[in-house]
Amino acid sequence: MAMYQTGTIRRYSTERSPAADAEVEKHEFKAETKKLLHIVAHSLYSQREVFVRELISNSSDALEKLRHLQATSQDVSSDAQLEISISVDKDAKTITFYDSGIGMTAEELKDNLGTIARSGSKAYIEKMQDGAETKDMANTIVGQFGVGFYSAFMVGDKITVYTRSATPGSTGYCWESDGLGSYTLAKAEDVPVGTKIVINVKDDAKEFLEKEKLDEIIKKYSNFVGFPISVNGEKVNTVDALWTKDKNSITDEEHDDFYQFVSNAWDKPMYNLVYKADGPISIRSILYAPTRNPEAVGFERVKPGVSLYSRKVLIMPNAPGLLPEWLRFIKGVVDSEDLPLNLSRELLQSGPVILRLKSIITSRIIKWLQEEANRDATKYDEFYKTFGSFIKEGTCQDAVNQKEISKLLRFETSSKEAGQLISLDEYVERMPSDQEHIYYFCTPNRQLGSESPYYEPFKQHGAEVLFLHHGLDEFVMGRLHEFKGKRLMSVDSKEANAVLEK
Ligand SMILES: Nc1nc(Cl)c2cnn(Cc3ccc(Br)cc3F)c2n1
Repeated sequence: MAMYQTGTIRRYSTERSPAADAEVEKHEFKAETKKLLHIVAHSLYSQREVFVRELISNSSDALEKLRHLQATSQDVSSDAQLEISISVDKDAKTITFYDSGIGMTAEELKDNLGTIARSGSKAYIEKMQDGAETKDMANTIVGQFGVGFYSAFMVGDKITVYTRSATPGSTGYCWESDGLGSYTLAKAEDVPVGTKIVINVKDDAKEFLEKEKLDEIIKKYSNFVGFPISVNGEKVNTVDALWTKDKNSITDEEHDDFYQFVSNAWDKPMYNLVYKADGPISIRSILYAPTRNPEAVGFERVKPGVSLYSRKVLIMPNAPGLLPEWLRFIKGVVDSEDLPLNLSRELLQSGPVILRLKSIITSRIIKWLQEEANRDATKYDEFYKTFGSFIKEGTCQDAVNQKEISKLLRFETSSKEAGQLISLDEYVERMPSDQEHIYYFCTPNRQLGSESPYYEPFKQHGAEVLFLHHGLDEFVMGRLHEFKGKRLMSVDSKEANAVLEK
């Protein structure tokens, strides 16, 4: 059989039904494409479910393109409802994805496949060929070169695509392949504008013929896609991507519902931050400080509470490395279109985009908490009583942000009632101008502290002393060392008395 290196087309009539006497073209995949198909169809095997995310993302992009054309009143021949409808036929063992999006022309059908081989994935393929093939590289290929479609060959042994472009006067096409070496392409009648992908499911992928399984995968990865997704006629994606809405239009109830959805928690958020930035990196985010701290009641360490999305599609639930450890109690969503859809775990921890994102969002969270503390000190004290241990952890661990984090610390003090807290700013504000140090005393409780001989001379002197009662406090003061140029000094240190006698 002649190998069609240049993609020339052999035309032959088919024995199929007379209606199909339209010419069926048989195409060989280019060599690179074949290799790539093999890699994608086998390397992502452990995460086979992502084929649902990939096909839905393609559909969402296609719908977005059509919506844009319609919005700019360009000449398109479709006013159908913009939707993604998935149907499962257990008897026929098929899963069908239909979207009323912009659809494909014959050139695009061929190009979109050919692009893969041309668009620089060659380097990946060569690297992979010599066994360097890793899940992450396959992940990178799937997302980056638009070959998400190919991931369908992980679960299908034959895929048929019916598509018609929204460009007026376009004809419908039928593309079919087993994903191994070649595909056929023929004109097709009665194809609505958009794309329909029929997957003949492999015997070892029967689990995906269960509606419940598909619903679960869609809720996990594609719950916030901006178009209705239905499975067997039932709408599955129910929650709006709240972070894309104008912050002033979001009600408290919407925040409460969204918080509970994304954090899988039952309490209400104490604080919320809707933060958008278009600077070096595009950021659309909603962050929440909970009311309850699950770590306080001895449950295991909480997972990082913020999930990472790219254009409303989940790429990393509870993204490790997105925020520093001490902010693991913060819940919410960060969406950045500058992130490739296929972020792998390694890329997440060390990629430059992620490090930049982490730095921007961490500083913004610290500023947000400082603002909340200034807005309502009583409410902040309540927050601090629940989450103060995280702020102390941050003061010890996060050297870059330590100065700003330390403004969030709160302490009991000799000049206020038990239980009343002050900030270091407040202490420094009312310090006598000739006092060089901030005095503190680590003592199991206030009673013991105020009766201690260590505290006595300071009491006589009328110097304010911070009372610290937690094991971590000693360490925090050691790591902080000074605040606004004033050294932190423990009253039971030897130099403390020397200072006082002066
Ligand atoms: N749903 C949808 N809609 C549109 Cl407009 C496009 C454009 N490319 N793709 C990916 C793709 C590429 C080649 C083949 Br064959 C099938 C396929 F799904 C799309 N998918």
